[in-house]
Amino acid sequence: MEAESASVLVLCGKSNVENEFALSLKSNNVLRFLDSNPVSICLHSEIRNLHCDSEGFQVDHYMDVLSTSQFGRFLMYSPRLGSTHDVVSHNFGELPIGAVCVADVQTKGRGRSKNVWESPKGCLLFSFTIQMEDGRVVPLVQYVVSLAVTEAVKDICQKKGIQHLDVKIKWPNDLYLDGLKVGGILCTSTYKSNKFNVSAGIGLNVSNEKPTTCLNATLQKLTPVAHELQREDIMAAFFNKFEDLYTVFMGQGFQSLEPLYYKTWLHSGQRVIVQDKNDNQDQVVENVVTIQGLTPSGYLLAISEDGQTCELHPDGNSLDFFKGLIRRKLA
Ligand SMILES: O=C(O)CCCC[C@@H]1SC[C@@H]2NC(=O)N[C@@H]21
Repeated sequence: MEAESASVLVLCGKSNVENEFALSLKSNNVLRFLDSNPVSICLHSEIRNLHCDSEGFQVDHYMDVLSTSQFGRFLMYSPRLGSTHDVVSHNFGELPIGAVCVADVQTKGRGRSKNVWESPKGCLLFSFTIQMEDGRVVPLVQYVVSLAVTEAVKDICQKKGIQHLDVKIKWPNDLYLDGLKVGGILCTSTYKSNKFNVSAGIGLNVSNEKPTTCLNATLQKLTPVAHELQREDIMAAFFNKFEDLYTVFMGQGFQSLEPLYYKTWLHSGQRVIVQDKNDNQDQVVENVVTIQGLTPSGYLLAISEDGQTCELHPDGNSLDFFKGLIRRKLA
């Protein structure tokens, strides 16, 4: 078996505050990794002048575009890593809130429901930390993350003056373009010292046409002049948007974001089949309901043909959330 070389993790901050933190994290050597190969840590300032891979993530460019006050300011970058999600979730307590880990390639990319996330070159692969106190809104933060991705892509297209790429949200956490999945969000959380530690991971096919399609392939078909979106611009625009949307979400609730969310998702007015038990509870019958929006707990709100509102839950068995939906009647 061919031995793989050690991974490198480069630490970098937007300002002196985060760069001093990077130095202490390196000196204290407290980061833990699940990777089978050793991970060696260095500071971006130590390698800045060395020959760098022009295809690797451009840390300086990312920091230049980033304009947040908390999210994305402390960065860990690796050309090749098991999973950015593992780095963030296993080291949550050692990292500042908003810390991000980004990789060019992942060898153990994680998707939802224990799926694998294919993570070739060209895919934007990152995870970051959020901390929340109110458990009732934790299930909704994943929707704020999805919205920040779609808004970031819109914003970049607008700034470049090019045709808007219409990335849509397929509930709960998929990003679709031209009818194909181009991205996904994975949010996991743990509870410690009265706080919810949320790790949010984003995979977005920027220039990798496999396994489905990517943003740049669609852009090439839409625009006469060649334009390419860069991962660094998208990640910085993501955090710039996320910070604003998250402030609204925490201050005013998800309702304030609903008009934008419903404009961006694929489901308003969608008719879906739900499986109900008959009156004797011994047979499953299928009924049609129409999706109206989200319930306060983040499930689908639907209305049946007899006007009854209900909350739709996935049955947990199907990969496609819209198959095997189970409904809970709402008063
Ligand atoms: O659609 C899904 O199933 C969610 C996919 C999330 C993938 C991202 S890629 C960056 C981060 N690291 C991982 O291992 N997974 C998430």
